[in-house]
Amino acid sequence: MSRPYRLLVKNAKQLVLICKNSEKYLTKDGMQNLCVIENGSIVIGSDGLIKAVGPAETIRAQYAEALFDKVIDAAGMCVLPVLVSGLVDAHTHPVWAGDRVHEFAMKLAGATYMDVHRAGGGIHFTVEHTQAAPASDLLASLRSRLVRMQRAGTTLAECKSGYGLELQTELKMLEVIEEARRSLPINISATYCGAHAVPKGKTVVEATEDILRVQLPRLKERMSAGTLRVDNIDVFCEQGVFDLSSSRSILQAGKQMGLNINFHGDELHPMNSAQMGAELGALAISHLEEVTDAGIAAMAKAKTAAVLLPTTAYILRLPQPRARDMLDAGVIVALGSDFNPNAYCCSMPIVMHLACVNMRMSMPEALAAATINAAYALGRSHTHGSLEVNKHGDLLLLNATRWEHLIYQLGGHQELIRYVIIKGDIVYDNNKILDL
Ligand SMILES: N=CN[C@@H](CCC(=O)O)C(=O)O
Ligand SMILES: [Zn+2]
Repeated sequence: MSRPYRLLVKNAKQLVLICKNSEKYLTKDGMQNLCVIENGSIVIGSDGLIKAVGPAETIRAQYAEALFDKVIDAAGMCVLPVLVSGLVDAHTHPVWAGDRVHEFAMKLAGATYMDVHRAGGGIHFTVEHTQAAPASDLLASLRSRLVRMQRAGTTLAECKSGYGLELQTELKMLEVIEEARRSLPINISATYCGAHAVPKGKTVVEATEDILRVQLPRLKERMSAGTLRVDNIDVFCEQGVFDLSSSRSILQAGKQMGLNINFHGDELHPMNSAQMGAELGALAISHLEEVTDAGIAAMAKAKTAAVLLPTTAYILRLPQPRARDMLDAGVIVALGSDFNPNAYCCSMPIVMHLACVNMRMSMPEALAAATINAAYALGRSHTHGSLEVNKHGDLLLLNATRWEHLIYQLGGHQELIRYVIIKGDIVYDNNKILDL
């Protein structure tokens, strides 16, 4: 006898699929018209993949004889709930020791991000603490941060290294990410970000040489041996950090190793990072507060996703990324929390809210940016980012009659999210806090 299906969720008031024609990403018009089924059901197989999704009546007729490990009947709940595709966080720095709450106070008092960085704080402060921390401590804090993201609806998160800046600590961080990937249900896309800052006492040229001659070759060995899985390569391309030419050589070397180019660009100064990334075939560029019109046009043409980070612009009081101009130009706009010791936010619902209010995105645009387009930025939109047959059964069940409440209720996700489901397993039940 065939194995039962893992999960049936039936009679949801709304089922927010995002898209339904295997789109790899959505741009302006597509983002405005998300695929939503009124009164829908979804079936997830024993392999964790979606087997069927559609109107409740159709699914009922097709699966009348089927067996399920678990059935959630939305009709039996006091508020008829909504099902939404799991959220994707396209940019996080979740592995570190030592918080920077003292720097938050300095910034509130007027110091800029680069003032703190040049004075030896910022990334350098976190590097010192992360280098000294045992891997077990880093793993414990990473686990609790990922669980926190998961409770806020994130089912796939990008996770960067970048607080080592030398081989041993960068490897330690990537190993911790690998262990989290193996032991937690949340999906992870791992990013090597050894060029996150120029280590104290080194020049940019020396730091670049170390990455090209020491760090990347060792990483390649570990990836070939199957002991580390790394998906993306990142650089902080910024005035006073990695300039355009060193960024280019590091990103190119990563690409030759099979990594997706996905880097920090045009954040504090216009660096022409967008043009350079588009030319290199970057899958994504993050920040872009200072992107130029030419950079926007180049990204649209190259299908390089713009990962916008509303928390950073908000906390650092930067100019808002030009989301509307990017959308109008046909850029694939995605969102990320940028969780890091500077921007301590694990919640994609809050990120979407900020994107709507501060960057003037509509709610459907923000949800598309936090699902299918964020998955595209990570090279995962064939398996994640929408509720379509054969994709992962990653979804949220909301105690709300319309999906827009997830964005509208600022900071309300804790009460709104009833279940987080990954590959058909309930990994978070708001009524029965599971110890993950
Ligand atoms: N801008 C560079 N990197 C991070 C900040 C990292 C940190 O300050 O620790 C960012 O994306 O915002
Ligand atoms: Zn970042």
